[in-house]
Amino acid sequence: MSEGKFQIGLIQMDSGDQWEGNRKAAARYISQAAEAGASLVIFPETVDYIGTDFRGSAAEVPGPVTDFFREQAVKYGLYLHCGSITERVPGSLPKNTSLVFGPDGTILGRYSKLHLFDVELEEGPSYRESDDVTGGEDICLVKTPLCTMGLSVCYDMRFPELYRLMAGHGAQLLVNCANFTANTGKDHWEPLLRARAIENTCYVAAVGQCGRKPKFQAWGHTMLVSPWGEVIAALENEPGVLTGEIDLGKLEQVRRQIPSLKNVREDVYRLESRRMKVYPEVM
Ligand SMILES: NC(=O)CCC(=O)C(=O)O
Repeated sequence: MSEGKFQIGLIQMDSGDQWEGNRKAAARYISQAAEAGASLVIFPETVDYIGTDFRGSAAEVPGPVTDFFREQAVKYGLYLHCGSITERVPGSLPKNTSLVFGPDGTILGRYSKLHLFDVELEEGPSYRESDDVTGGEDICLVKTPLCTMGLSVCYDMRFPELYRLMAGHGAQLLVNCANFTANTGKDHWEPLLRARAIENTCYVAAVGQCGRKPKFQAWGHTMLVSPWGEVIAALENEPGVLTGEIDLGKLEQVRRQIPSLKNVREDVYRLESRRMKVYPEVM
């Protein structure tokens, strides 16, 4: 890895309702990503289970599922974002939670999806994620020696203020782990990702589920977007590994040309985060 540059591995999954099958696929793809030189690997939303009983399948976090990802991070000596897992919360609905592990297996950051997917499409099904899951409470930035990551999950992508706040607090790589629907994804996925990259002068790594899910067809199209808004690499709708380079020198070059993060008119308007966790947390 040369200064400010590293390889990222984005793992598109077709997760089903059996953890054992999902675990085996994940292990295979991590090994491929490591083989391709990835220093950071990212999985999609609800990587461990997609079925009809999210509440019943909710897992302890940390617990056996996250232990698997921790062990893989250590085995290959890389940074690993586990996508998201339906986290059991005693006495409440589960949360849709992401963990980031360091190469020594420590948990570097933790985020629970803020915006739940409660929508009704005129020409498609309606979704009520809030029947199964409760929303998180904090914005999450994770500082690593590779880069500073801003975490988000799927529908969060439609809330630009979240990303602007993360970029304003130092994010260089905006991560979105997703299980986007094909109905919306065909028109919205790429424009949203490119917009978040351009308006925040950040890399965007968006990692999707693909294939047929119980309620909808997933959109896939895992994508890495540059701070200029170019699609560096993308997958279609098959499971697999997408690799690409993150170059923080290029990010600085874009920010020198278009300093939109600095040109904000705070005398006229201001975005405020009520709850932001920056990891590592100061003890
Ligand atoms: N899992 C989700 O949050 C789906 C979001 C989605 O498909 C969208 O259109 O937004």
